[in-house]
Amino acid sequence: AVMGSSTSPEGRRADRIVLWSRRREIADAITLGYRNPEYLPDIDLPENISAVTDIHQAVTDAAVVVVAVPAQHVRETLTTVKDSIAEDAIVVSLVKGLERGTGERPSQVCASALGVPPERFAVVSGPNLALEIARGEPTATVVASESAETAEAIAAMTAGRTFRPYTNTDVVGVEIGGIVKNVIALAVGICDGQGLGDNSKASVITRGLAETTRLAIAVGGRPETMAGLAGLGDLVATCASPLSRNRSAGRLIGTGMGVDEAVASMKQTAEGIKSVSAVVDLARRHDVEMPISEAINAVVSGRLEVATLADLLLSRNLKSEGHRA
Ligand SMILES: NC(=O)C1=CN([C@@H]2O[C@H](COP(=O)(O)OP(=O)(O)OC[C@H]3O[C@@H](n4cnc5c(N)ncnc54)[C@H](O)[C@@H]3O)[C@@H](O)[C@H]2O)C=CC1
Ligand SMILES: O=C(CO)COP(=O)(O)O
Repeated sequence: AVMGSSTSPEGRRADRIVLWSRRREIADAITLGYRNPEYLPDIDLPENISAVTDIHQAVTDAAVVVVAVPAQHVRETLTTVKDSIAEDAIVVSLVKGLERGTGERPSQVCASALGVPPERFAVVSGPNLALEIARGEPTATVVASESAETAEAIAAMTAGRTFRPYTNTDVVGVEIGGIVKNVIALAVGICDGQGLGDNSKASVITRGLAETTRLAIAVGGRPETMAGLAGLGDLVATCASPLSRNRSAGRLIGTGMGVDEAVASMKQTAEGIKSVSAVVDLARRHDVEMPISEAINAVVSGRLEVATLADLLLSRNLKSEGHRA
């Protein structure tokens, strides 16, 4: 969804949240019954939430606009709505994918599609499986903005008994963590699908974090961000959780299902499948070695059999664990 949110008189919490839904029946169920029968059938939504099918109506007068559409559709979605967003609105991205063709991160797509300056942009990312949050299970997250003030405002607005945001100014690192962990979760899912055990999965997770960190540093992120919630935290949650679409898609592929069939069997987006080619393009442009992402890209594009994945990764030249190039 793209959602607009106006703030309360004291300016801290959202007093009204308006979701954009493309389907009328879902918008009505949310507004009239506080339920999303399609995605969160068992969750009572708060009564300050409503949904509309007109995206302009959702964002007009919103103090904060939250972008949560799949990465490949952010540009077209925001371009249509650009003129309805207030000049001083803060734009928040929850998107964990890289745009194919341009290689742009969601922050860059938001900047070019909306002309939003960095001080009015924030990204929220971390170990944040949507269903667990909706169930009120405790989690922490990262709110990153180049403006510490903007990050603090969004953190204050979203903090609650079960949701603990930490602020950060490393937008690049936070975005790269969220993007690449989906690719690594596909790899872990493939291991699972092939019946491999926890040593294999822990090795993929750890070396996955190493290649994520190399890419983050190369494009201007900070290594310590990768050890935090938006790096290691999200990677662990996604690779461990049966709720993860990326891990689930990997698992299907690992059991021999074709990639297209795996995608078709899921009603939600597995961003890793959509983004992996853009991730390896970006890495190559910056001379960053990302063997796991390269292998997953080869699987997704049909150039590599999943059964040969483990051999391929383990037969590479031996190197020191600290290797960064
Ligand atoms: N679901 C989760 O647990 C989390 C998801 N995210 C990220 O949030 C983003 C959205 O993810 P989800 O909501 O889970 O995915 P989703 O696949 O459910 O898509 C979100 C919404 O976008 C709509 N959509 C699909 N194609 C569209 C198009 N062409 N134009 C406009 N809208 C379109 C869908 O109808 C859906 O309502 C992704 O980048 C994901 O990585 C981040 C944190 C947690
Ligand atoms: O980003 C997520 C958890 O932080 C959701 O992961 P999936 O997209 O794999 O479901």
